[in-house]
Amino acid sequence: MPHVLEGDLNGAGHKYGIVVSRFNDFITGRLVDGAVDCLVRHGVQDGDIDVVRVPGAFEIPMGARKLVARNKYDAVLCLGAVIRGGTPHFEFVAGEASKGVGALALEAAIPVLFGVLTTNTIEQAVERAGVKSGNKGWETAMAAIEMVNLYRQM
Ligand SMILES: Nc1c(NC[C@H](O)[C@H](O)[C@H](O)CO)[nH]c(=O)[nH]c1=O
Ligand SMILES: CC(=O)[C@@H](O)COP(=O)(O)O
Repeated sequence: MPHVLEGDLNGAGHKYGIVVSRFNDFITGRLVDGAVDCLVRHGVQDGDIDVVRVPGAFEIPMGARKLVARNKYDAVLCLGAVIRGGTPHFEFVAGEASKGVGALALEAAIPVLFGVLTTNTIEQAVERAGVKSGNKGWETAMAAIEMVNLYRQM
C-alpha cells in the first residue's frame, strides 16, 4: 500500500489572508462571502481572517505578495472576477492575474490559492458566485484549508 499524504479539512487554529478585487464587486463580494462562510464552517475563527481589497484583478498579485510578506497567515486566497468585454483587454488582465498568483505561489512558503473567475459573460460569473455552478470563493477556501494541512505534513 503506498504511503499517501493529503491534508484534512479542519481549519481550527488557521489564519487566512484574502485579497479580493473590487472590479465587478457585485460578483467578488459574493466570492468573499463564500470563502469566509467556508472557512468559519470548517473551524477558522472570524478574527483570524483578514480581507484586503484591491482595485482590479491586475493588482491581486501585488496585494497577495504584501499579505504573504506579513508572515502571519497560514495561506493567502486570491479572489476576483475578470469578465470578457469587447476588446482583448480580458486576455491581458486575466493572464497577468493568473501568472502573478502562480509565480507567487511557487515562491511563497505558504499556499497561495487562485480563485479568480475568468468568464466570457456576466451570467457565467453569476453562476459561479453562489448560484447553480457553486461558489468559487468557497471552493478556493476548501483548497486552502487542505493545502495548509498538507504543508504541515511535508
Ligand atoms: N476589466 C476588468 C478589470 N480591469 C481592471 C484591471 O484589473 C486593473 O485594475 C486596471 O487595468 C488598472 O491596473 N479588472 C477586473 O478585476 N475584472 C475585469 O473584468
Ligand atoms: C476584462 C476587461 O478588462 C474588460 O472588462 C474590459 O472591457 P472592454 O474590453 O470592453 O474594454
